[in-house]
Amino acid sequence: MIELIIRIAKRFSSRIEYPTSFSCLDDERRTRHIIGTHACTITGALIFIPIHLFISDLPLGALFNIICIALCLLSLVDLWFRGNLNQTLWITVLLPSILVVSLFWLFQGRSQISAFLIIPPGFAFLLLGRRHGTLFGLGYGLTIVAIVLLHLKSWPEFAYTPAAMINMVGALILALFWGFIGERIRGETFQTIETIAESDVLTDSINRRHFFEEVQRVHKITRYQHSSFAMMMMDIDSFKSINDQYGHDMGDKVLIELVRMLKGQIRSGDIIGRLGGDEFGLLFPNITVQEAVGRAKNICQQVDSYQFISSDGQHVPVTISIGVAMFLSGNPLTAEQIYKTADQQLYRAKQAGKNQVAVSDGA
Ligand SMILES: Nc1nc2c(ncn2[C@@H]2O[C@H](COP(=O)(O)OP(=O)(O)OP(=O)(O)O)[C@@H](O)[C@H]2O)c(=O)[nH]1
Repeated sequence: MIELIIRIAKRFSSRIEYPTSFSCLDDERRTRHIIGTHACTITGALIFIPIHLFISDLPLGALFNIICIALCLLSLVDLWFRGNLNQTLWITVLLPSILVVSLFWLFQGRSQISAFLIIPPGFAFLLLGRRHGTLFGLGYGLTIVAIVLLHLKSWPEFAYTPAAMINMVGALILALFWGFIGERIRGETFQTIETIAESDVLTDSINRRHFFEEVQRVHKITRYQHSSFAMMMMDIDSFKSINDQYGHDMGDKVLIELVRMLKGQIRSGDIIGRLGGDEFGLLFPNITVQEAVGRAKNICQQVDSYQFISSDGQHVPVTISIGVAMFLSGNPLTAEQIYKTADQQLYRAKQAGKNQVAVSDGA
């Protein structure tokens, strides 16, 4: 039955895949949100069972809450065993909708049960996205209009009973809850997209754009704290010949392993970014000139002695050159000038024969 409902709903909705905030999250987070949603729905239903029984005097309402709990549990069991997230999403939207509409059909406006009608479209837009949510909303809205038209003459008048007030407040709390969850999902999605936009896919370090944002940030903080920082530009020597001799895949492997090695050496707060090709930027906040030069030389030696092994077991010799620029307390240099200085020093290191460190005179 559930399968049939899902199939019908999918057929009537668009075939075009439309990304939503929710669909942009990874499966683990989506699963967490679905479980959280069901847990909250079950809690709400549990709270409303005694309300319907003892305050509203609507035993049928209590029964619907019990059915709602059972369906939520069924949906979670289904997710657990089959792991089909998309199907669970549709179930999460369709089952409460059927439940709420049935209640509305049975009670019409009694005890302001209709206040709960606002919940399913919230589910739909959040979990299914704008396109599917709109289509769902249209079908849902038409069903409600049809029910109202059918009962128009016998529609009960608004009664200010405690049950009506509780139902309205309950629906309002649920709507607020959905707003909160929706905002959280949007926030998480934004964070995910931001991480993707800021990282280098191959080496998993930050990319050029984000590295320069970090340079600006560190520069600003260092000036404020009257401290110092080092910026280094690092480039693999004759990387083209590594690619030519051992293949592009080996070149990629060198880039990946180099970053992994560097990440193992840097302190927390130090930053490494891939600026493009075989060029990397390193930022070392709160560091003296001697320390910076020592670390740059150390990195050069480490790379030189590291065993990069090709797929056929050959040792691939890799060396790097580093240009160092310092920002010292009271220094008038801008972030751009520091970057430029580090770049000039890198050029100097290359010109001087590669596999070495060059430091700016002002450092
Ligand atoms: N394998 C691999 N190669 C890349 C990637 N990006 C750029 N390259 C190659 O990196 C090489 C960079 O070479 P160059 O910057 O010209 O200089 P080089 O050979 O390193 O020589 P020097 O910088 O003078 O030491 C080029 O051959 C690019 O094709 C990548 O993501 N993977």
